[in-house]
Amino acid sequence: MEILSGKIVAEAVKTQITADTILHKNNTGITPHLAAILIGNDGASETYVASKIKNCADVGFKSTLIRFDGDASQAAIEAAIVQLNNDTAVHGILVQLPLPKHINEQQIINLINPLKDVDGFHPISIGNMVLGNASFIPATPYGIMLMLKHYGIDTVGKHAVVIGRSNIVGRPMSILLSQATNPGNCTVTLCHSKTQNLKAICKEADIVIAALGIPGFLKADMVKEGAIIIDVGITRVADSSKKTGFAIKGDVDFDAVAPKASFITPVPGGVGLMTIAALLTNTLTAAKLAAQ
Ligand SMILES: NC(=O)C1=CN([C@@H]2O[C@H](COP(=O)(O)OP(=O)(O)OC[C@H]3O[C@@H](n4cnc5c(N)ncnc54)[C@H](OP(=O)(O)O)[C@@H]3O)[C@@H](O)[C@H]2O)C=CC1
Ligand SMILES: Nc1nc(=O)c2c([nH]1)NC[C@@H]1CN(c3ccc(C(=O)N[C@@H](CCC(=O)O)C(=O)O)cc3)C=[N+]21
Repeated sequence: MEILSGKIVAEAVKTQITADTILHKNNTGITPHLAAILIGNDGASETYVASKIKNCADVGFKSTLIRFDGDASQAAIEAAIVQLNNDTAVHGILVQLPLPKHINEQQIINLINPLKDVDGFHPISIGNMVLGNASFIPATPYGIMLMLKHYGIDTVGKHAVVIGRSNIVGRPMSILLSQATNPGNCTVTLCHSKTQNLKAICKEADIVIAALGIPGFLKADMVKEGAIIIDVGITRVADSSKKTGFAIKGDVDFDAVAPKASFITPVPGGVGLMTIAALLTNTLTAAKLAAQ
């Protein structure tokens, strides 16, 4: 069993981005700049956005955090997006999800200039991704692809089972793995809460991507010997032994599944760090587009 380390791969990606950013600055005078919009004060979202901002600084990007109270209006958030769309010094715009219930999420995403859509959530980005055109790829599935590539994992012809069909993780993951790319060329099964015989389907998988948000869901008796296990889940679980009062748990029962796996990602230290590395990659791409 080999651990797929998000720490190692994200560091490698960040080292490359840092070098490319220096070149880009020298050649164009442009410093990549990510603007993040955070609405409300959900603890986990605060942590992720803080980490994104810190990672921007690590690689030499500028970043701006725009905060709104949890009761902010749709119009106020939309006005902020229009302003960022028009600001030529901003290359990437990210609206941290989930949004409060009274906000129409798709309407917000639709407003982002597709050339600045570093989350890859705009319908134009998703359409281009599905067609295999150049586009911004959603950061979590993109990060997983970067990780598979870094470790040289052969995915050709493999049966990949993706658990979870959300627009930000499961569905784009299933599309990327099905494409005629490397990594890719998988036979993909996309599962969700209505899937029948999930255990039997998972047992057939050469690659399992667990992205459902139920800690410890994937048990040892659900996986084939030698399978590749990618754990996307991030759930805060109360744990009085931790300073913070909680532990971060993945969707995989790691201790039981790891001995059967050929490769497995840990949580924390796996996919989450790759998500941020992929976001930085997309932001540099956006800055390069702006210089054209
Ligand atoms: N590491 C990272 O960078 C990231 C981690 N995450 C984490 O990944 C997890 C998933 O996130 P996200 O995709 O946004 O979650 P969503 O809640 O949007 O989607 C969950 C999906 O899992 C499916 N599902 C729920 N229960 C079951 C079940 N018992 N069996 C099979 N499928 C089930 C749902 O099915 P249905 O469609 O039928 O409801 C849905 O498609 C969360 O823990 C989240 O925190 C998310 C983004 C980034
Ligand atoms: N518009 C938008 N874009 C996103 O990309 C987005 C989002 N909204 N909403 C929420 C999810 C979640 N997400 C994570 C990012 C980093 C870690 C991460 O850094 N995890 C570390 C640390 C975990 C911790 O200690 O909390 C790890 O796994 O090691 C996790 C999860 C991005 N998301």
